Amino acid sequence: MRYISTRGGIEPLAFQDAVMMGLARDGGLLLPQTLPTVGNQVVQRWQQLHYQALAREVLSLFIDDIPETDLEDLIDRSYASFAHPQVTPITQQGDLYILELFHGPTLAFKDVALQLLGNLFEYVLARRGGFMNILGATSGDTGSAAIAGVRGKANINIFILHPHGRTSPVQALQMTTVLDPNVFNIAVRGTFDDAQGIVKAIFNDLDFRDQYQLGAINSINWARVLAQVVYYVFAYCKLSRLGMKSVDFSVPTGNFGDIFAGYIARRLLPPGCIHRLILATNANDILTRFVTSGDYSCSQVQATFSPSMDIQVASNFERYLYYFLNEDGAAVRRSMESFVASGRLDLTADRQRIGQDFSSRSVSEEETIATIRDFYSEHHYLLDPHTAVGVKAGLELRDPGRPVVCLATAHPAKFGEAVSLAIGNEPPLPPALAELQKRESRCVILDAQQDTIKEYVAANALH
Ligand SMILES: Cc1ncc(COP(=O)(O)O)c(C=O)c1O
Ligand SMILES: N[C@@H](CCOP(=O)(O)O)C(=O)O
Repeated sequence: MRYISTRGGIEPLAFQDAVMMGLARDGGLLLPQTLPTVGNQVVQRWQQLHYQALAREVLSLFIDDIPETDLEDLIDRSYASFAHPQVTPITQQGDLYILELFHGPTLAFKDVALQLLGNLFEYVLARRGGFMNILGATSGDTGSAAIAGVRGKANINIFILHPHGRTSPVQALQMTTVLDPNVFNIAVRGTFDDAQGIVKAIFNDLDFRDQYQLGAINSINWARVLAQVVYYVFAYCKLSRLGMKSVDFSVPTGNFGDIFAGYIARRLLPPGCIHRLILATNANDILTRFVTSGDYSCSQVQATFSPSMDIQVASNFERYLYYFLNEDGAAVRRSMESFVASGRLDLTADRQRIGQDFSSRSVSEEETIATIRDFYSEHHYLLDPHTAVGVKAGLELRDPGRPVVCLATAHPAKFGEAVSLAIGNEPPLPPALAELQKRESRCVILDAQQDTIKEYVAANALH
């Protein structure tokens, strides 16, 4: 399997090179040259597998430059840190299925990919030699999961930008209380979009990128998306084993990474297995406007109870656009350049095609809190506010008779304030979070300026 850029400007790459490159050097995003598909017989075999074994099968369809036994070892070590034996278990609550993705070390779905990515970086560096400086942006969860994936690893430094004061207090502490010498937290005076824009701009400075051997942990890195494909397939296999042959997934969405993994899973499995992807947004509804009207236009970002989804410019949208524009790299480049210039893409004429892949709903702040409250009183099951956005959209947009799997993307204890508003008290903190407030923390606060961030990275980078 080789990897190409959405903008058509690079020679095809092997998987390990794609992982190390992160953002394609022509400014696009990396994708497999062809998308693998499997038939019903394979699905029947996969229905019998536990998570790690299924991960091996799915990943091997996309990776051919890591020997099988090494891949197996990487996967086993990555998921040994999960608290649940099934890694991503499904529970049934009423007539919804909840896919719990928060049993990893930092209690959010990001651990599923970032435990693996940290081990992949270490694996490649051990074989090729050298060092890397990871540069990433987070609205809250990617940062702590990435730090947990690489803290203390040799020849890797990690620089994580988060929007100052805009994550939940627990999310900030999960990052800033990690004092390993290879970890650098930067709170930027700005929004997540500012931080993500700076990270991408720095990656596009190829001299700086090469000098410091920058590595990406955001979902611009294909390995992030790939690892997330596995849990869609896992969930589908579990439900289809119980006789459910066609299911929908409802996905709380910000950067379009998680739902794009669902899109790849949908194309991997036989037609109809994943019927539709329900794209759930909070008040930052650019993606809902895109799905419902074809209008992809930026507006001002708003702070919400689901802060990790307070995003306007969704990184992985470009990957979907690549398929939407019939894999025409030049057309993607033109569209993205026009989007950067005008803040808008007009796909209103193609609205119906978009509707074949996704349905979408934006969920208000009041609805988010009411969903946490109602779900708790009906099922005694506590949703975090991001999951609540997905559950509300799933309940509203489901088809009669078709099962809906809602992705539970974070543990509710990470967002105590929203939960407390909904049910009157904060959830008990799991052991991983209980001690955080007492710990020493370390973080610099910097302006959201590319040069300021570059200077800080250069002063602290491995070289
Ligand atoms: C808890 C939580 N839910 C949902 C999302 C949205 O996921 P994505 O950005 O992949 O769309 C995020 C952030 O990415 C998150 O941290
Ligand atoms: N919600 C994310 C934003 C970054 O998204 P990513 O999936 O591209 O890393 C976060 O928690 O940081």
